[in-house]
Amino acid sequence: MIEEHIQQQINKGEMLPLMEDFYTIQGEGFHTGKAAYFIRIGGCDVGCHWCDVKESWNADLHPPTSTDVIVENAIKFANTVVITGGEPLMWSLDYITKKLQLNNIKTHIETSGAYKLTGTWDWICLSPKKTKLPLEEIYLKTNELKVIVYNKNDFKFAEEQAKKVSENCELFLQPEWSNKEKMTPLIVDYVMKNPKWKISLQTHKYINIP
Ligand SMILES: C[S@@+](CC[C@H](N)C(=O)[O-])C[C@H]1O[C@@H](n2cnc3c(N)ncnc32)[C@H](O)[C@@H]1O
Ligand SMILES: Nc1nc2[nH]cc(C(=O)O)c2c(=O)[nH]1
Ligand code: SF4
Ligand SMILES: [Mg+2]
Repeated sequence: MIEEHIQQQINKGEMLPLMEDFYTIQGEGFHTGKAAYFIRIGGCDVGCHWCDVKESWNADLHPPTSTDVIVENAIKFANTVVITGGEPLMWSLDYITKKLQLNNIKTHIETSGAYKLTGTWDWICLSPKKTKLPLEEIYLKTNELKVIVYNKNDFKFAEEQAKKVSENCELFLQPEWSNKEKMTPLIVDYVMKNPKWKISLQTHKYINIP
């Protein structure tokens, strides 16, 4: 059982169950190639069977950590911070994003959108999941829609999701890593026929960086 005073700080976003934080290069999507500090917060119940960070799912395994300390570390490295998880929107992100922006850091999020949107964001990457769809409120605030393609049905899902975002939202199809040999050629073909989409590769995995 988490002590009452710690739970209160978690509720305010002054503590977060940190899994890991690291300085690397954004490997995916619109900002691919940009140096960024990643903050990975534990906890997710969306249940993607191909998730590449299943170790993040159980929040109890990731110790509540002072948000001030997380921010102090982050600002030493980069002018862009990516908050990811786990599902980061399971936690209150107003406090951490405000603090980062006061330090002139750009705030980016990677999210499934399945929980209420908190935080003030310079960039929202929405990666919707069929098992727990995004809440309606996030679609029009999304800067980048990144749909994971595991099988052919995901192209149809991608088009349905694209109808919900704004006109200037960037659209990406990203092959699921374990099935990429099969799906990447189909994505290439799809993007050439439907050029409003771009392909996103998990480039960090090809160059063996975190
Ligand atoms: C691990 S998730 C964490 C953030 C949030 N829970 C989400 O799903 O957007 C970060 C990104 O990795 C993607 N992802 C996870 N596992 C993947 C895999 N096996 N292949 C390709 N992309 C994957 C997710 O769809 C998401 O865009
Ligand atoms: N380099 C790198 N880029 C990423 N973009 C999104 C990631 C994530 O797991 O959210 C990720 C990640 O884990 N590493
Ligand atoms: S929503 Fe994100 S963290 Fe959660 S299971 Fe799916 S890919 Fe993994
Ligand atoms: Mg990742």
